[in-house]
Amino acid sequence: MATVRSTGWIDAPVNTVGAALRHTRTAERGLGASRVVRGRAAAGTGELFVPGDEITFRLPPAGLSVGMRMRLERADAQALSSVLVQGPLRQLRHESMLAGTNRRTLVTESLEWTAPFGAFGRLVATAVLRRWILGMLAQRIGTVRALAQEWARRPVVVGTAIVHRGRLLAQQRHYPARHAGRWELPGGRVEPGESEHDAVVRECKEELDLEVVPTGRVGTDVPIGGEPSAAGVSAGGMLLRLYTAEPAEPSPAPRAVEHRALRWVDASELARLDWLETDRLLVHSLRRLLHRH
Ligand SMILES: Nc1nc2c([nH]c(=O)n2[C@H]2C[C@H](O)[C@@H](COP(=O)(O)OP(=O)(O)OP(=O)(O)O)O2)c(=O)[nH]1
Repeated sequence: MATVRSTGWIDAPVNTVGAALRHTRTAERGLGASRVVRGRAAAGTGELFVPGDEITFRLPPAGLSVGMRMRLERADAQALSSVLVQGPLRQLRHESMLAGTNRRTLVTESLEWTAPFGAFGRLVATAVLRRWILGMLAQRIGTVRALAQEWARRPVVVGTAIVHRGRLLAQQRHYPARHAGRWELPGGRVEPGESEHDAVVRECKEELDLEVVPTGRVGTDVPIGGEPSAAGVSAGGMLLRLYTAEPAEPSPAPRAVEHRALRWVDASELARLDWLETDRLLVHSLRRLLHRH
């Protein structure tokens, strides 16, 4: 098996870098001039990839234009990975591993493949592919850096994944008109000078009349809105960041203070709710969270 690895530091939190790795622009820029076609696993999931999505592209090195199809297996704040489902290699796996802090993130990109036709095939594949892959990975890290560093400057909206007895608390909006009837997680904008933890606690009190204790984070961040600028990088907008939290009381009784309805949902019901588009991108991470409880 052949491996090519490339690393880079990015001045943005690990959850934000995870979001940038999922952006369709990252795949498209990384693959350079080759035509990229997306197959979406879920409707309404916008510009971030979700597990199950497929990318079809052509390998561009001179004299070797072959079609490849990769399927995304994982997309969270620790790793993004995809595997070959169709193409001329016996096996191909792409992984982006993330490690870091609230400020800086180390991205380690790796591609592992097994070529057909024994030693000869290995030699040809390595000679042709290695240089192209290194260039592709460097481009990819550059795109991720530009997106993540811009998103890291955005105002944060916290969302809260409150889990109790294996179920997640979702709430249905009744305003504004374009969001009415759709489901989201408790939360809202972090106020100036407020910590994200404090915002989680305040919003849950305001919206649900419920005391919660934040316990960690889940999923990647998700950009909300933002206009594309001349440089092709979006500007403005906000960043949704999910926290996990537990009710402070053993028998929580949340009330829909500002919302139309509340519902405790289990893992099998998650995908069926009509989530806001940003939240739909986090359903796979919320499902994993529920399976862990
Ligand atoms: N609270 C919350 N907002 C979300 C989620 N997903 C999502 O796209 N958003 C968007 C909707 C809004 O544009 C923005 C947050 O606004 P908001 O109305 O909930 O909170 P806010 O504190 O800014 O406003 P408000 O409570 O004073 O009305 O983030 C989510 O899961 N929870």
